Amino acid sequence: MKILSSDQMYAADAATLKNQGITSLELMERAATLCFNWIHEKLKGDPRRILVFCGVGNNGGDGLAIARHLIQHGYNISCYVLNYSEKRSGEFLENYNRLKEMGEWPTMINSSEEIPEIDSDDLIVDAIFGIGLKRTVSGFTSELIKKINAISPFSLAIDMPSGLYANNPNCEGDIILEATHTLTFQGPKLSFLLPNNAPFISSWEILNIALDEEYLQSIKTEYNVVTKFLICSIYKERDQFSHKGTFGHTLIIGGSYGKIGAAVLASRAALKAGSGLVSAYIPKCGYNILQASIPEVMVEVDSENELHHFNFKCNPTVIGIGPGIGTSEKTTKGLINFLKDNATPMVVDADALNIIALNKEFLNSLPKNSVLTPHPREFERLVGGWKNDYEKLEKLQSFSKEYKVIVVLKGKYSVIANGNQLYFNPTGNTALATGGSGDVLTGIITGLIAQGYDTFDAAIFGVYLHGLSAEIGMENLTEETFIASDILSYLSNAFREVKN
Ligand SMILES: NC(=O)C1=CN([C@@H]2O[C@H](COP(=O)(O)OP(=O)(O)OC[C@H]3O[C@@H](n4cnc5c(N)ncnc54)[C@H](OP(=O)(O)O)[C@@H]3O)[C@@H](O)[C@H]2O)[C@@H](O)CC1
Ligand SMILES: [K+]
Repeated sequence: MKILSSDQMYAADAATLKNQGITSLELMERAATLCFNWIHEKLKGDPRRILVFCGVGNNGGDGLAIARHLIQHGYNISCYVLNYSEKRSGEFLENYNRLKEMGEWPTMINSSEEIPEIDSDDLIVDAIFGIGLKRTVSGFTSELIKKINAISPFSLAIDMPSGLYANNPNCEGDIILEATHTLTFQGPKLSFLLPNNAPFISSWEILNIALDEEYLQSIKTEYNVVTKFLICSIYKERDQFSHKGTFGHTLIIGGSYGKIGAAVLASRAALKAGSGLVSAYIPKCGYNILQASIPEVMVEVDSENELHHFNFKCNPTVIGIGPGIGTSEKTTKGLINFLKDNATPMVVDADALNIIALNKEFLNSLPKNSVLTPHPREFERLVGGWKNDYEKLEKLQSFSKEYKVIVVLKGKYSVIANGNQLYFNPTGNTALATGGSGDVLTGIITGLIAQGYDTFDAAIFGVYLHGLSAEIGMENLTEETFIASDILSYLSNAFREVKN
């Protein structure tokens, strides 16, 4: 699913009016009705107080239309207009008049003194600003938002939490509604997916206002959200005449004394993701552990108790490298020598990334289309810092482009970038914030590449499956008790969900 900027949303709205032969007011009514239905389905006539706060643009117009539906269904509502500007949009005025005709005059707020009492049991509908926000919110409007944040009632933001920009960085200290939930039209805005905005957008869902599909298809954007539809198009049915040789040979290079488990997890993950064969190249001290833990994996050992020689004999399709290798001097030297000669595509994780970050000249030695899977701290070591999340995304794209690699930047919404397109993954939960979860991801992506998935597809698919396994795991476990090997216990369920 494409992530549209506010300008692209306006253009899609305009194309929809033209192609569907409807008015802007009708489109607003469509949007507002969906919001009302959502509220009505949850509240089922609940007599609690609902305070609808409206701006004077089209977001405010939505708010007035929602208020009208709520009144018509007997809800206990008070509707307010934040009179921050003389200007009013046409659709705002139309909806204002409709309320007036019903004898329900919204209350104007012209100063901080006119802000009403708010109770923590109230339901707040925030229709102050949507995608039309252009500057920092100030004056009594910011006072109202501060008050709502302080009292913390359930606040339902319409399209956007007021004060948040759709696709531009906010300034430090900007007053933004900390919305409990956001109903957003057509698709998520870029700002929803960025970690710095987490306090304002803890949960959101899309209301499909049926914008013109053909026009949406034609829009070009580099930002996307991974959908099940995309994943189903990536998934490859297995040919029934295939054999283990058809599904490639993964080599996992990992482990050090005390961290052989990382190599175990990554190797098992590559197998469970469907790699035909899996070998592990590990330090000598890990031999018995690995052999005993996973009989299906072939093991080659370095003659030392830390990885140094990288002189494995097998001929893998793809290498997953880094889990648990440590950053000792010997391993650093060995890895760098290995990088100079290696032409096999790789998935590079953990300490392999940290070693490369200290020896950046070897970034150019990575085989084209290798996958790097840093968490934000590891990525920072590779590219230096960033001013804000938007600059981080730019750095992600330019880094991917410069070194011709795919980067999976891990987080709540892991981002998969290839320098051209960038995908946010929606699956997963905090159960994945556990030791070894990254090793499993490395193994899954490597195993998918081994069996013939395109590398960018494998990175997207791997991240999706990894997150989905954790979600499915919550049917039996909790986010606390779930551990990295549980990801593999639920991987079959995740595959099954994609296949169905
Ligand atoms: N058919 C459609 O188009 C549909 C649209 N839809 C809805 O429309 C929303 C977009 O509406 P919108 O474009 O009117 O923008 P909106 O967010 O209401 O704000 C604009 C007003 O705010 C003002 N303003 C801005 N910043 C300010 C500040 N800091 N402090 C003070 N004022 C500030 C700005 O004034 P100006 O900058 O021009 O002076 C203007 O008056 C969208 O999010 C969705 O909810 C849906 O119904 C689906 C159909
Ligand atoms: K809003």
